[in-house]
Amino acid sequence: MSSSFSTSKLKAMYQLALGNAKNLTHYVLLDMEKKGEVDMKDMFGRFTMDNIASCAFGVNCNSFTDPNSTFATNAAKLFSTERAAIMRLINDLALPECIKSRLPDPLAEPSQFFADVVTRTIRSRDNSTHSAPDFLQLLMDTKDKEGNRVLSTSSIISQSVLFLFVGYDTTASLLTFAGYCLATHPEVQERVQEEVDAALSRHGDLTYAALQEMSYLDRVMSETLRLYPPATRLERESTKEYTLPGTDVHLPIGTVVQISVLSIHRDPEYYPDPLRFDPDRFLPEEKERRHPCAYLPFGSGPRNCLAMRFALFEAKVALAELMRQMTLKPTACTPSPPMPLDKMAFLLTPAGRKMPLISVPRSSAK
Ligand code: HEM
Repeated sequence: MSSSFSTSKLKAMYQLALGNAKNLTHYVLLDMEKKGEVDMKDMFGRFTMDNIASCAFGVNCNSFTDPNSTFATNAAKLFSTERAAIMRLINDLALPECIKSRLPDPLAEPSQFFADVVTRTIRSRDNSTHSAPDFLQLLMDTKDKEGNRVLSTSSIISQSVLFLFVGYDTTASLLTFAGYCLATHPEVQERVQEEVDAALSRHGDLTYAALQEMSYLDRVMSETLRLYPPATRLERESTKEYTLPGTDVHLPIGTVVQISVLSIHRDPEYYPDPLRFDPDRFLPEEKERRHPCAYLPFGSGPRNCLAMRFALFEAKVALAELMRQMTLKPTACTPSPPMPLDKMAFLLTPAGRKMPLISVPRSSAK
């Protein structure tokens, strides 16, 4: 599966992501005109939903024009449910019908919706020569030596739903906090805009190659993920007896260990003055000085985030396109950094669950 996120696959998805980023910019400016401020959490949520819909399901979701589209409504039903139930849903989708039909399924409606979307798309693509640059196609094109499809339709459905579940809120959270950090650090935002403008002058447009040159924007995203990691903790289970070095803390087999990513990321031992937003902490020489496990937004080891490259890529497209067209500013009510957090949310969420900001069109927009 990790090959689904290779450079060539990301390049193929570039136009999908760029189209969704252009929509985002258009609707942010429109909302600003209407309301005098924009809830960027909502806007980034719509962008991420559209992008997952097009990249994972081959569906045009249009959540900017139609927030109540059937795709968005069914996705909302999934997200309003307990995490454990969702994980069960993903497993259930791969189970044979005779077992599945005996299980009570509170998520029958959304699960059937996504199963239908994927099944219909597979069928229509099977009956045509049309090939799309999305995950669904990649899953369909995974073949054995004899040229037979490796994944069954139910496996493809469960993979697509998994991508939606783990890829939507996380990327939207990164973008929301990045928007906040840019708005509250005008000197950083200006530097990003200069970098975007310079890349545009060299490449003529926001191409995949232009995006690759934006190293400062990379650092801004890394620093955002340090201060505001969407997944604030990781879990592991010990598979052998272990005593924590230098302590008498003994972990028997089967112990569930929780790792607080947020605490590590805000530990002054690794990041002096930890609440200060400073993208240059991620200059190559600074990164080299730190322990690799001092930075864990995408986890670590063999079970780390499968789609890290895709997540950073889509977030970068969205931010570069926004910075090309506008400047973000705090409203009178935007809290000073660091952003207060919602203590009840499963993934890192701003207190109040909104991120109202002001967007000012750039007179120099290229
Ligand atoms: C900024 C956005 C994202 C963040 C911060 C993030 C973070 C994470 C984290 C912390 C894990 C657990 C890693 C571990 O336990 O070591 C994970 C797993 C995973 N993520 Fe992401 N993720 C993001 C976006 C995405 C997207 C967009 C997708 C799919 C399109 C995705 C697919 C997955 C999958 C499939 C796993 C499970 C891997 C496994 O269990 O082997 N993630 N992610």
